[in-house]
Amino acid sequence: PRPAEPYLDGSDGKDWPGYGRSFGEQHYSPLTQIDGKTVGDLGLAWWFDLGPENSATQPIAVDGVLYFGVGHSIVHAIDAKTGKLLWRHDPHAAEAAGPNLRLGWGSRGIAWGNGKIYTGTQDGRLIAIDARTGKEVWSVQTFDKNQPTYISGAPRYYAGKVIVGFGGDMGKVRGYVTTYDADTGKQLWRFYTVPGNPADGFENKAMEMAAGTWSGEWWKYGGGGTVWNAISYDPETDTIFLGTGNGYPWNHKVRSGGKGDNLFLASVVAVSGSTGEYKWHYQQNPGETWDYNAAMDMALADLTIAGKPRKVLVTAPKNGIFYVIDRVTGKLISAEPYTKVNWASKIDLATGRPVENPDARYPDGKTFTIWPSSAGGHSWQPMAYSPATRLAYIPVINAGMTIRDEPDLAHYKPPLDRSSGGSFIPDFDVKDPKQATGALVAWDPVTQKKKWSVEHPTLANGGVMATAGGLVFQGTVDGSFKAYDAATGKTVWSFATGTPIVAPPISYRVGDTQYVTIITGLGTGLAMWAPILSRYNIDPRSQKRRVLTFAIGARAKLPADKHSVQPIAADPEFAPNPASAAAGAVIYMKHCVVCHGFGAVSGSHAPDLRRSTIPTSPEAFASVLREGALVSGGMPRFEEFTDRQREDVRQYIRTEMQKGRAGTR
Ligand SMILES: O=C(O)c1cc(C(=O)O)c2c(n1)C(=O)C(=O)c1cc(C(=O)O)[nH]c1-2
Repeated sequence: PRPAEPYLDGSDGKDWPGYGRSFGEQHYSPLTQIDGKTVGDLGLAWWFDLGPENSATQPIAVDGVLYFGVGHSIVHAIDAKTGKLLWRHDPHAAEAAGPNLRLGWGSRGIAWGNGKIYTGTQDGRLIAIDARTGKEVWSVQTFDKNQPTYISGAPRYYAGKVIVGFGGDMGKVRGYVTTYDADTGKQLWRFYTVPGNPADGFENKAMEMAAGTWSGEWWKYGGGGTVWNAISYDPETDTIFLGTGNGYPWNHKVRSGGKGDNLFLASVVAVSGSTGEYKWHYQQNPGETWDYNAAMDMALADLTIAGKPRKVLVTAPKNGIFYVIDRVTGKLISAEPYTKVNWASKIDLATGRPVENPDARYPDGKTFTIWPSSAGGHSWQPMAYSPATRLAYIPVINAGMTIRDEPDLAHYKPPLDRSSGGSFIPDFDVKDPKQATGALVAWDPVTQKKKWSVEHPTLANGGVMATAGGLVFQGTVDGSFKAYDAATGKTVWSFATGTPIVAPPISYRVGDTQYVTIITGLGTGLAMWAPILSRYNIDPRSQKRRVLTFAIGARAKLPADKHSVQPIAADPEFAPNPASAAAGAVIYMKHCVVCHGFGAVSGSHAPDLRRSTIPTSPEAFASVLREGALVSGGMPRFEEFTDRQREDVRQYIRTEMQKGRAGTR
């Protein structure tokens, strides 16, 4: 028989063995040692220094050991009591990813099950590692490496199986999830989220049904619908819930001739955990066209609504609406905006469909200033749901964006970059933090109303954890890790990390002690917002990325860090060449901006190129772009650039450097 699974919601909270802790993905700890009375005495127990790699990731904890994957899935095991490194497993995923290294930033989380750690990789492997020794047990390739995809999300373990999706809404991709036997890695089932070419036959009845909602030759473009982040599981009914991605190409007119709902894009899809057979779906954005994916975490909760006990699934996806769905039938119970929404006036509860603003679909090719932006009213940073307060705690992004979705397919080629599928302009001054804000919003799923909220100085903040101690924990980009009273939102504890936070915290017990752990450091898609974040210590090289662990009565002190941001590099040989810089700017906006930032002002993920000497030397620049000198650190090769193109990009960066030195930017 299998050992007891600490995943089950009924467990005592000793472990945090999966991304959302329990199968229901509540990001909730049942532990109570740290509560409103004791939290004032919460202090740092130990810290562990990380390198410069992506640290926007959540740890897990089982039997006194903390596990996490940073960078491109470099998994660490650490003694949770002492902070001592036990083992480290590097799958060399950046090197293995080839051109797919251009697409993503690394892992956001891992899974534990029956003595093994499971991690996905940039190159599409799902790897099982012995949790005790750090040795690889099995490894499977989950997608064709010629496909422009990558794994960033946490795999989920359930019932002796492990399920994984992948990301990649920027290219010709058909989304699916695959389930494997957790012991052997043998594939058990695969569920596609969008239909393929009908001429090839359908995999199942659900795909045949879905194909009726598409038009034209969508399969030539892939369709999209990647499951890049959210998966929940209900053991009671053996149901897996998938949060599906947006369409590819973004533009519904290009993808499907402007016709049809395009199932199962932007949907919650319920399938059997044993067989992957379709059960039901609820689509949030029929005919999705704004990168509004439904991939934000889905918490399972038991609520009393209108006097009746209901088993629900709650989710706050990108589109700004908080959905309460009956998780047995898939029927929508209620849906209300949790942030500013202008693409729809409401969700019609009788049909479950949004009443759309017609201007939102780019009539006659017109641009539209849409709220929320394609970054979402809420992104991957998980919300928490507390069964004690019956509130959801959402890390909200308040920002809009002007989008003109390109009507021609040419715009979508080549797909192999993390460039946007549509062209967009932020609906705010990227230097004015007041125009794009973040908040921690406590939301009542029964009344569909805000209970309380805490405003944050910028849009980028951390994932959330709630605890049975009546607390809500969240980190912010200004480098504070705070606990709030779960009922009122009052700040009850704060710790200055000195380093921004986007990852969600966890809590667990070793012996008699309750611990809280958070990983600090920016990462992922936030680089684009660097200009508004630049007041905070975001320079990727001087950020002190760390694992921080707290306990009651602990008194460790972080070293006084010197945030010595490198000056903008000297470039004595620079000579202006506006034509070359303009050509380089076009290439930069297509291939570089998402990691290195608007105007070459970077934060969070990749180095600020203005502060690097590499662009000042043609040889050094070529060694990185053409030869791939920095691949292991996550910088992809751009071997297809001609010498001219490489020089143009270099000229653009050097022009931005010059502006920086002259203080005009
Ligand atoms: O549709 C997809 O496949 C996909 C994947 C990812 C990802 O895996 O990073 C993101 C998105 N979409 C996305 O829409 C998005 O806003 C986003 C933000 C981030 C991030 O790491 O900050 N990833 C992703």
